[in-house]
This record gives sequence, structure tokens and C-alpha cells, in this order.
Amino acid sequence: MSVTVRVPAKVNLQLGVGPLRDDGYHDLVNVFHAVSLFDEVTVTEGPLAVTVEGASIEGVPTGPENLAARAAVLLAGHLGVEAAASIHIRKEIPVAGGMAGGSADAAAALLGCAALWNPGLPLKTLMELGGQLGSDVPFALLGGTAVGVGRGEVLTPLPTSGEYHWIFALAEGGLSTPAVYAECDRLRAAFEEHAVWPHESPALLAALAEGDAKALGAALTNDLQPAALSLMPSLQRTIAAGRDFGALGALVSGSGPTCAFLAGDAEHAADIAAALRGAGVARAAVAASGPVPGATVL
Ligand SMILES: C[C@@](CO)(OP(=O)(O)O)[C@H](O)COP(=O)(O)OP(=O)(O)OC[C@H]1O[C@@H](n2ccc(N)nc2=O)[C@H](O)[C@@H]1O
Ligand SMILES: Nc1ncnc2c1ncn2[C@@H]1O[C@H](COP(=O)(O)OP(=O)(O)O)[C@@H](O)[C@H]1O
Repeated sequence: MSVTVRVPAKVNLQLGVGPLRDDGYHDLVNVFHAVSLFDEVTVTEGPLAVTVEGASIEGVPTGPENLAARAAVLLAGHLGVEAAASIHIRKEIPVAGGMAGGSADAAAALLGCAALWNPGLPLKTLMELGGQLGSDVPFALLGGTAVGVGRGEVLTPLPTSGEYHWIFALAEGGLSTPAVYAECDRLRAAFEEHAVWPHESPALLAALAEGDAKALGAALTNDLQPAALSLMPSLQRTIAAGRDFGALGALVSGSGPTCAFLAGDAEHAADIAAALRGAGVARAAVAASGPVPGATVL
């Protein structure tokens, strides 16, 4: 028997990063938004294995360290069953791109394996297990738009109106999430900036509730952006180009290096994507929309 799960990428609409905690993590205010770039994960009963296909899959492990395999092993342990899951990942989400592709695959594997081994398992249990695998995994199960606090794993769905049109400029190569957090701490220390306790942005929440893309564009923020730009200065040109081409908002997605641009409608998004491709400031530029549902069995 086999189950296929479709799971979305995320962009962070607000990433407020608090001080470094004793456990090596930062307290966050992390406004997640699921967008229509998807990985597809097929789980088939059989010996534990991972295969990956996609146009750009360099760096994705196929051994037990793949987050999808770790998810299968964690769930099997929780249920007291054998981790008999042969996992195939069709990758569209950029790797190490700040769009939570690995977390998405872990979420999809949890849902797919649960469908095979214990179909009645509550989503809440899967989200708790997901939080043990990575801070972004619970959101990939939930989808939509939500604010995450703690490490980002304690989620509250946010009310939104309408559909938002995005362009994602993909970079050559990736950025390591721990390295970007470490660079954020280094820059803060170097400039004697004291990390303040982050709060949800009232302007952002109002824009989302009203479906006001222009106001949302103006309210997008990412405290990791200076660190990502410091590690990959070429991203400054990418961000500037998107603004020049009329994006309503522009920022690095999470820990980067993918850059996200907000457009007024689908046509505007297609125009900005074409202009970014023509300007040669990105490996690729793809249009997508949000919010979309979280991991879903097909
Ligand atoms: C930055 C964000 C924004 O959503 O994602 P990406 O943009 O990389 O996808 C997340 O905070 C990444 O979440 P995730 O990729 O699940 O990270 P984890 O596996 O939990 O942690 C990896 C490492 O990132 C750092 N980390 C992560 C979360 C957090 N709140 N504080 C941290 O300092 C720690 O160094 C940790 O060891
Ligand atoms: N299923 C997976 N897909 C992608 N990367 C994975 C996966 N499992 C483990 N990884 C590792 O996680 C790293 C971060 O990948 P990813 O989740 O795509 O990026 P980000 O954390 O920037 O959103 C990769 O470089 C890779 O080594």
C-alpha cells in the first residue's frame, strides 16, 4: 500500500528574533505563510529507504539523516511499530533556501506514515512529534497563515482575507540556518545591539485581516535579513531589482537565500518574475500564491 502527500513551502511574513536562549535557540515571533510551491512525498510499505527526484536536489541526503526518514523513525517509535517506509520525494521546494523544504518533507512523511500505520492519529500528536524534528515542521502540517512563538513551533492560526501573489527568486547555492542565526548574533554583538523581545506587528496583522496587499508589502520584516545579506551580499542586488520592478514588498525568506516579492495580482507577479529573470539577478524566479493548506493526502 502507498500514500502520497502534497506539502507546501513557507515564506516568513514577519520573523522577529529575540535573544539567544541557553538551549541554543532564539525565541521568535514567526509569522508563517504557506505558498503554492510543493514537494510530493510518497510513502510505500517496505524497508526504510529514501529516494529523491527533482531539477535541483543537490545536498538532499538519501540516508537516515533525511528529515523524512527521521520523521518515519520517530513516528514508528511513538506507535511501537517497525519503521517500514520506503519514501520517495519529488522536490520542487528549493533546497537550503529558507522555504522549509526539509521540514515540509518531514511533515509529509509524518502524515503519510500515519495514514499507513494509524489513520486515526490526531493532527495535534503529529504536530507535537514534528516539533521534535525541527521548529518549522508543525507549520508544514498546519498550513495557511499562522504565528509561531517559542522556537516557532507553538502555533496560532491567523485570520486572513484573499489571496496573495508572490515571486520567489532562487539563489545559486543555499545558506545554513544555524550559520545565519549565528551571524545574526555576531552582528548584534558587533554593533552592540541588544536583542529585544519580539512582538507581532499590528500593521501586519491588520493588513492580513483586510486582504490589503499594499499594506502587507510595507509591513513585511525579517530580523535575519541583515545576517543573510552579510553572508551572501549579492542578495542586495536581487532585493533592489524586485523593488525597482514594482514589487509591493521585498525581503529575504527566513534564513535565505531565496528572496520573496509581493505583487498586486497574478499578472503583476508574472511580470516581476520575467523582469527578474531578464535582469540575471537570480538562478530562477517562480510565481506562487498563498495561503494554501498544509500537508494533504492526495
Ligand atoms: C529560520 C527559519 C524561519 O522559519 O526557517 P528557514 O528559513 O531556515 O527555513 C526557522 O526558524 C528555522 O527552523 P528549522 O529549520 O526548523 O530549525 P531547527 O532545525 O529547529 O534548528 C536549526 C538551528 O537553527 C537555529 N535556530 C532555530 C530556530 C530558532 N527559533 N532559533 C534558532 O537559533 C539553531 O541554531 C538550531 O540549532
Ligand atoms: N528532505 C530534505 N529536503 C531538503 N533538505 C534536507 C532534507 N532532509 C535533510 N535535509 C538537510 O537540511 C538542509 C536544509 O534544507 P532545507 O530544509 O531545504 O532548507 P531551509 O532550512 O533553508 O528551509 C539541507 O541542506 C540538507 O542537508
